[in-house]
Amino acid sequence: MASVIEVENLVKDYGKVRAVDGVSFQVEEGEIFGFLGPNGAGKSTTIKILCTLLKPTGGKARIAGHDVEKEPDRVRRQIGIVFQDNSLDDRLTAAENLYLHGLLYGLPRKVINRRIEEMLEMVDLAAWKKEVVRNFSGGMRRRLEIARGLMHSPQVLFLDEPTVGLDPQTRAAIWDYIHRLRREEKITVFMTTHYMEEAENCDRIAIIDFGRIKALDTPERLKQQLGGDVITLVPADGADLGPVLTELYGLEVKPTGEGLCFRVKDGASFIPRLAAELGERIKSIHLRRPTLDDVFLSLTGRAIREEKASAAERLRYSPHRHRH
Ligand SMILES: Nc1ncnc2c1ncn2[C@@H]1O[C@H](COP(=O)(O)OP(=O)(O)OP(=O)(O)O)[C@@H](O)[C@H]1O
Repeated sequence: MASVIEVENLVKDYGKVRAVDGVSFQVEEGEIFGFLGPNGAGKSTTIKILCTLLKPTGGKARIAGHDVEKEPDRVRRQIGIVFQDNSLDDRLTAAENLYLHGLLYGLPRKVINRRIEEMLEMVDLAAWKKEVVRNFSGGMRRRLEIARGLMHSPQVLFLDEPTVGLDPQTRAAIWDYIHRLRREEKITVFMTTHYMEEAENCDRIAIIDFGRIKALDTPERLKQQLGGDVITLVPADGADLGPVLTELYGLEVKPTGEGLCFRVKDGASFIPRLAAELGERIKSIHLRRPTLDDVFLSLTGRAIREEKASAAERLRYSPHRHRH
Protein backbone atom coordinates (compact mmCIF):
# COMPACT_ATOMS: atom_id res chain seq x y z
CA MET A 1 0.00 0.00 0.00
CA ALA A 2 1.31 3.45 -0.89
CA SER A 3 1.76 6.15 1.74
CA VAL A 4 -0.28 9.21 0.81
CA ILE A 5 1.21 11.39 3.53
CA GLU A 6 4.89 11.09 4.37
CA VAL A 7 6.37 13.26 7.10
CA GLU A 8 10.03 13.17 8.06
CA ASN A 9 11.49 14.90 11.04
CA LEU A 10 9.25 17.96 10.73
CA VAL A 11 10.18 21.00 12.83
CA LYS A 12 8.43 24.35 13.23
CA ASP A 13 9.64 27.22 15.41
CA TYR A 14 7.67 30.36 16.19
CA GLY A 15 10.49 32.55 17.41
CA LYS A 16 11.67 30.77 20.52
CA VAL A 17 8.73 28.41 20.77
CA ARG A 18 9.28 25.03 19.11
CA ALA A 19 5.71 24.11 18.18
CA VAL A 20 6.62 20.96 16.21
CA ASP A 21 9.71 19.12 17.37
CA GLY A 22 10.92 16.46 14.92
CA VAL A 23 7.72 14.70 13.94
CA SER A 24 7.77 11.68 11.56
CA PHE A 25 4.89 9.48 10.42
CA GLN A 26 3.16 8.04 7.36
CA VAL A 27 -0.49 7.76 6.45
CA GLU A 28 -1.68 5.04 4.09
CA GLU A 29 -4.24 5.38 1.34
CA GLY A 30 -7.81 5.23 2.62
CA GLU A 31 -6.86 5.58 6.28
CA ILE A 32 -8.58 7.81 8.79
CA PHE A 33 -5.61 9.10 10.71
CA GLY A 34 -5.98 11.17 13.86
CA PHE A 35 -3.65 13.61 15.53
CA LEU A 36 -4.63 13.64 19.18
CA GLY A 37 -3.24 16.03 21.74
CA PRO A 38 -4.10 18.81 24.18
CA ASN A 39 -4.36 22.48 23.23
CA GLY A 40 -1.03 23.85 22.16
CA ALA A 41 0.49 20.42 21.38
CA GLY A 42 1.32 21.41 17.80
CA LYS A 43 -1.61 19.81 15.95
CA SER A 44 -2.76 22.88 14.03
CA THR A 45 0.79 23.82 13.15
CA THR A 46 1.45 20.36 11.68
CA ILE A 47 -1.77 20.31 9.67
CA LYS A 48 -1.07 23.81 8.32
CA ILE A 49 2.37 22.73 7.11
CA LEU A 50 0.85 19.68 5.41
CA CYS A 51 -1.70 21.96 3.71
CA THR A 52 1.07 24.31 2.47
CA LEU A 53 -0.27 27.19 4.59
CA LEU A 54 2.88 27.36 6.72
CA LYS A 55 6.51 26.72 5.90
CA PRO A 56 8.35 24.26 8.12
CA THR A 57 11.57 25.29 9.86
CA GLY A 58 13.04 21.87 9.09
CA GLY A 59 12.22 18.40 7.83
CA LYS A 60 10.12 17.18 4.92
CA ALA A 61 6.52 16.44 4.11
CA ARG A 62 5.03 14.92 0.97
CA ILE A 63 1.41 14.56 -0.01
CA ALA A 64 0.64 12.06 -2.78
CA GLY A 65 4.34 12.13 -3.62
CA HIS A 66 4.58 15.93 -3.86
CA ASP A 67 6.78 18.00 -1.58
CA VAL A 68 4.74 20.59 0.35
CA GLU A 69 7.47 23.22 0.04
CA LYS A 70 8.69 22.61 -3.50
CA GLU A 71 5.37 21.77 -5.16
CA PRO A 72 2.68 23.56 -3.14
CA ASP A 73 0.36 23.93 -6.13
CA ARG A 74 0.37 20.23 -6.90
CA VAL A 75 -0.21 19.47 -3.23
CA ARG A 76 -3.17 21.86 -3.12
CA ARG A 77 -4.86 20.05 -6.04
CA GLN A 78 -4.73 16.84 -4.05
CA ILE A 79 -6.11 18.08 -0.76
CA GLY A 80 -9.37 19.32 0.68
CA ILE A 81 -9.31 21.49 3.79
CA VAL A 82 -11.87 22.01 6.55
CA PHE A 83 -10.56 24.22 9.30
CA GLN A 84 -12.02 25.53 12.53
CA ASP A 85 -12.95 29.01 11.39
CA ASN A 86 -16.15 29.36 9.45
CA SER A 87 -15.15 30.32 5.93
CA LEU A 88 -18.48 30.05 4.14
CA ASP A 89 -20.11 33.06 2.57
CA ASP A 90 -23.28 33.64 4.60
CA ARG A 91 -24.96 35.66 1.89
CA LEU A 92 -24.70 32.89 -0.70
CA THR A 93 -26.67 29.68 -0.98
CA ALA A 94 -25.18 26.26 -0.30
CA ALA A 95 -24.87 25.57 -4.03
CA GLU A 96 -23.29 28.99 -4.69
CA ASN A 97 -20.64 28.41 -2.04
CA LEU A 98 -19.72 25.13 -3.69
CA TYR A 99 -19.86 26.68 -7.16
CA LEU A 100 -17.35 29.37 -6.19
CA HIS A 101 -14.98 26.75 -4.87
CA GLY A 102 -15.25 24.80 -8.13
CA LEU A 103 -14.42 27.93 -10.12
CA LEU A 104 -11.47 28.64 -7.87
CA TYR A 105 -10.09 25.20 -8.66
CA GLY A 106 -10.66 25.68 -12.38
CA LEU A 107 -13.17 22.84 -12.71
CA PRO A 108 -15.30 22.80 -15.88
CA ARG A 109 -18.86 24.07 -15.32
CA LYS A 110 -20.38 20.68 -16.09
CA VAL A 111 -18.18 18.96 -13.53
CA ILE A 112 -18.98 21.62 -10.94
CA ASN A 113 -22.72 21.13 -11.35
CA ARG A 114 -22.43 17.37 -11.13
CA ARG A 115 -20.19 17.55 -8.08
CA ILE A 116 -22.53 20.00 -6.31
CA GLU A 117 -25.36 17.46 -6.62
CA GLU A 118 -23.16 14.56 -5.48
CA MET A 119 -21.60 16.34 -2.55
CA LEU A 120 -24.81 17.89 -1.22
CA GLU A 121 -26.36 14.43 -1.45
CA MET A 122 -23.45 12.93 0.46
CA VAL A 123 -23.81 15.29 3.42
CA ASP A 124 -27.64 15.23 3.31
CA LEU A 125 -28.01 18.87 2.33
CA ALA A 126 -29.61 18.35 -1.10
CA ALA A 127 -32.88 19.81 0.16
CA TRP A 128 -31.06 22.95 1.28
CA LYS A 129 -29.26 23.56 -1.99
CA LYS A 130 -30.89 26.93 -2.67
CA GLU A 131 -31.01 28.14 0.93
CA VAL A 132 -28.69 30.96 2.00
CA VAL A 133 -26.06 29.77 4.45
CA ARG A 134 -27.03 32.48 6.96
CA ASN A 135 -29.95 30.23 7.96
CA PHE A 136 -27.82 27.12 8.55
CA SER A 137 -27.09 25.58 11.96
CA GLY A 138 -23.53 24.93 13.10
CA GLY A 139 -23.73 21.28 12.12
CA MET A 140 -25.13 22.08 8.66
CA ARG A 141 -22.34 24.56 8.07
CA ARG A 142 -19.69 22.04 8.99
CA ARG A 143 -21.28 19.50 6.64
CA LEU A 144 -21.32 22.07 3.86
CA GLU A 145 -17.66 22.86 4.53
CA ILE A 146 -16.84 19.17 4.21
CA ALA A 147 -18.80 19.02 0.94
CA ARG A 148 -16.90 22.05 -0.31
CA GLY A 149 -13.54 20.55 0.68
CA LEU A 150 -14.39 17.56 -1.51
CA MET A 151 -15.61 19.45 -4.60
CA HIS A 152 -12.36 19.05 -6.53
CA SER A 153 -12.10 15.31 -5.71
CA PRO A 154 -8.98 15.51 -3.55
CA GLN A 155 -7.07 12.41 -2.45
CA VAL A 156 -6.68 13.64 1.11
CA LEU A 157 -9.13 15.54 3.28
CA PHE A 158 -7.65 17.56 6.15
CA LEU A 159 -9.94 18.30 9.07
CA ASP A 160 -8.72 20.51 11.90
CA GLU A 161 -10.93 19.85 14.94
CA PRO A 162 -13.91 19.13 12.66
CA THR A 163 -16.46 18.79 15.44
CA VAL A 164 -15.31 21.45 17.89
CA GLY A 165 -18.18 23.57 19.18
CA LEU A 166 -20.85 21.11 17.99
CA ASP A 167 -23.27 19.26 20.25
CA PRO A 168 -22.68 15.50 20.79
CA GLN A 169 -25.47 14.46 18.44
CA THR A 170 -24.17 16.61 15.60
CA ARG A 171 -20.64 15.42 16.30
CA ALA A 172 -21.78 11.81 15.89
CA ALA A 173 -23.52 12.75 12.63
CA ILE A 174 -20.35 14.38 11.27
CA TRP A 175 -18.53 11.12 12.02
CA ASP A 176 -21.13 9.19 10.05
CA TYR A 177 -20.39 11.43 7.07
CA ILE A 178 -16.65 11.00 7.46
CA HIS A 179 -17.00 7.20 7.45
CA ARG A 180 -19.37 7.38 4.51
CA LEU A 181 -17.10 9.51 2.37
CA ARG A 182 -14.18 7.22 3.08
CA ARG A 183 -16.34 4.36 1.81
CA GLU A 184 -17.77 6.18 -1.17
CA GLU A 185 -14.93 8.45 -2.21
CA LYS A 186 -12.06 6.22 -1.05
CA ILE A 187 -10.45 9.26 0.45
CA THR A 188 -7.68 9.49 3.06
CA VAL A 189 -8.63 11.58 6.08
CA PHE A 190 -6.13 13.37 8.32
CA MET A 191 -7.71 15.03 11.31
CA THR A 192 -6.78 16.68 14.55
CA THR A 193 -8.80 16.44 17.71
CA HIS A 194 -8.54 16.77 21.43
CA TYR A 195 -11.67 14.68 21.99
CA MET A 196 -10.66 11.25 23.18
CA GLU A 197 -13.92 9.59 22.18
CA GLU A 198 -13.51 10.92 18.66
CA ALA A 199 -10.04 9.57 18.26
CA GLU A 200 -11.62 6.13 18.77
CA ASN A 201 -13.15 6.55 15.30
CA CYS A 202 -9.74 6.71 13.64
CA ASP A 203 -7.92 3.73 12.13
CA ARG A 204 -4.69 4.93 13.70
CA ILE A 205 -3.81 7.84 15.92
CA ALA A 206 -0.66 9.70 16.80
CA ILE A 207 -0.65 11.07 20.33
CA ILE A 208 1.18 14.37 20.30
CA ASP A 209 2.40 16.46 23.22
CA PHE A 210 4.80 19.42 23.27
CA GLY A 211 5.35 19.02 19.53
CA ARG A 212 6.42 15.38 19.72
CA ILE A 213 4.74 12.10 18.89
CA LYS A 214 4.48 10.07 22.08
CA ALA A 215 2.78 7.03 20.57
CA LEU A 216 1.33 5.94 17.24
CA ASP A 217 -0.94 2.95 16.70
CA THR A 218 -4.55 1.83 16.42
CA PRO A 219 -6.69 3.01 19.36
CA GLU A 220 -7.26 -0.62 20.28
CA ARG A 221 -3.57 -1.51 20.41
CA LEU A 222 -2.66 1.63 22.34
CA LYS A 223 -5.12 0.63 25.01
CA GLN A 224 -4.01 -3.00 24.97
CA GLN A 225 -0.40 -2.00 25.43
CA LEU A 226 -1.40 -0.20 28.58
CA GLY A 227 -2.84 -3.48 29.80
CA GLY A 228 -4.94 -4.37 32.82
CA ASP A 229 -7.88 -2.52 34.33
CA VAL A 230 -8.32 0.98 35.63
CA ILE A 231 -9.68 1.34 39.14
CA THR A 232 -11.02 4.55 40.56
CA LEU A 233 -11.36 4.55 44.32
CA VAL A 234 -13.15 7.15 46.42
CA PRO A 235 -11.97 7.15 50.07
CA ALA A 236 -14.71 7.14 52.70
CA ASP A 237 -13.68 10.16 54.73
CA GLY A 238 -11.92 12.12 52.02
CA ALA A 239 -8.60 10.92 53.47
CA ASP A 240 -5.69 10.55 51.09
CA LEU A 241 -5.32 6.82 50.68
CA GLY A 242 -2.71 7.25 47.93
CA PRO A 243 0.36 6.59 50.11
CA VAL A 244 -1.38 3.61 51.77
CA LEU A 245 -2.15 2.03 48.40
CA THR A 246 1.40 2.58 47.25
CA GLU A 247 2.83 1.09 50.41
CA LEU A 248 0.54 -1.95 50.58
CA TYR A 249 0.36 -2.87 46.90
CA GLY A 250 3.15 -0.93 45.19
CA LEU A 251 0.60 0.95 43.09
CA GLU A 252 1.21 4.14 41.16
CA VAL A 253 -1.75 6.26 42.26
CA LYS A 254 -2.93 9.43 40.51
CA PRO A 255 -5.56 11.67 42.03
CA THR A 256 -8.17 12.65 39.39
CA GLY A 257 -11.40 14.64 39.59
CA GLU A 258 -13.30 11.43 40.32
CA GLY A 259 -11.03 9.91 42.97
CA LEU A 260 -7.77 8.01 43.22
CA CYS A 261 -6.91 6.33 39.97
CA PHE A 262 -4.56 3.38 39.40
CA ARG A 263 -4.05 0.42 37.12
CA VAL A 264 -3.89 -3.24 38.08
CA LYS A 265 -3.39 -6.39 36.01
CA ASP A 266 -6.58 -8.15 37.04
CA GLY A 267 -9.19 -5.81 38.52
CA ALA A 268 -11.78 -8.51 39.19
CA SER A 269 -9.52 -10.34 41.63
CA PHE A 270 -7.94 -7.22 43.09
CA ILE A 271 -11.18 -5.54 44.18
CA PRO A 272 -12.22 -8.24 46.73
CA ARG A 273 -8.75 -8.06 48.25
CA LEU A 274 -8.96 -4.30 48.46
CA ALA A 275 -12.41 -4.49 50.03
CA ALA A 276 -11.26 -7.06 52.60
CA GLU A 277 -8.20 -5.10 53.65
CA LEU A 278 -9.32 -1.48 53.39
CA GLY A 279 -13.10 -1.88 53.29
CA GLU A 280 -14.03 0.65 55.94
CA ARG A 281 -11.92 3.38 54.50
CA ILE A 282 -13.41 3.07 51.02
CA LYS A 283 -16.59 4.79 49.88
CA SER A 284 -16.70 3.37 46.36
CA ILE A 285 -14.65 1.41 43.84
CA HIS A 286 -15.12 1.66 40.12
CA LEU A 287 -13.55 -0.66 37.55
CA ARG A 288 -13.21 -0.05 33.82
CA ARG A 289 -11.12 -0.89 30.75
CA PRO A 290 -8.39 1.62 29.83
CA THR A 291 -9.42 4.51 27.57
CA LEU A 292 -7.26 6.67 25.34
CA ASP A 293 -7.31 9.21 28.14
CA ASP A 294 -5.51 6.65 30.32
CA VAL A 295 -3.02 6.08 27.52
CA PHE A 296 -2.36 9.81 27.39
CA LEU A 297 -2.15 10.00 31.17
CA SER A 298 0.41 7.21 31.30
CA LEU A 299 2.47 8.76 28.50
CA THR A 300 2.49 12.30 29.81
CA GLY A 301 1.56 12.12 33.46
CA ARG A 302 -1.56 14.23 33.05
CA ALA A 303 -5.05 13.91 31.64
CA ILE A 304 -5.85 15.44 28.29
CA ARG A 305 -9.14 16.83 29.51
CA GLU A 306 -7.38 18.83 32.17
CA GLU A 307 -5.44 20.49 29.43
CA LYS A 308 -7.50 23.55 28.75
CA ALA A 309 -4.28 25.48 29.00
CA SER A 310 -4.36 29.23 28.76
CA ALA A 311 -1.93 30.98 26.47
CA ALA A 312 0.22 31.89 29.46
CA GLU A 313 0.36 28.30 30.61
CA ARG A 314 1.29 27.15 27.15
CA LEU A 315 4.23 29.49 27.19
CA ARG A 316 5.27 28.18 30.57
CA TYR A 317 5.13 24.65 29.21
CA SER A 318 6.84 25.51 25.94
CA PRO A 319 9.37 22.83 25.00
CA HIS A 320 12.34 25.17 25.16
CA ARG A 321 11.65 26.20 28.71
CA HIS A 322 10.87 22.63 29.46
CA ARG A 323 14.23 21.35 28.43
CA HIS A 324 16.58 24.01 29.67
N1 LIG B 1 1.42 32.13 15.11
C1 LIG B 1 2.03 31.73 16.22
N2 LIG B 1 2.99 32.48 16.82
C2 LIG B 1 3.60 32.06 17.93
N3 LIG B 1 3.33 30.91 18.57
C3 LIG B 1 2.39 30.12 18.05
C4 LIG B 1 1.68 30.49 16.85
N4 LIG B 1 0.79 29.50 16.57
C5 LIG B 1 0.95 28.58 17.52
N5 LIG B 1 1.89 28.93 18.41
C6 LIG B 1 2.36 28.14 19.58
O1 LIG B 1 2.83 26.91 19.09
C7 LIG B 1 2.43 25.84 19.93
C8 LIG B 1 1.60 24.83 19.15
O2 LIG B 1 0.39 25.44 18.74
P1 LIG B 1 -0.70 24.73 17.82
O3 LIG B 1 -1.77 25.71 17.53
O4 LIG B 1 -0.05 24.06 16.68
O5 LIG B 1 -1.24 23.61 18.82
P2 LIG B 1 -2.57 22.77 18.76
O6 LIG B 1 -2.20 21.44 19.25
O7 LIG B 1 -3.16 22.84 17.41
O8 LIG B 1 -3.52 23.46 19.77
P3 LIG B 1 -4.87 24.26 19.50
O9 LIG B 1 -5.90 23.22 19.29
O10 LIG B 1 -5.05 25.04 20.73
O11 LIG B 1 -4.63 25.11 18.28
C9 LIG B 1 1.70 26.48 21.10
O12 LIG B 1 2.63 26.67 22.14
C10 LIG B 1 1.22 27.80 20.52
O13 LIG B 1 1.11 28.76 21.54
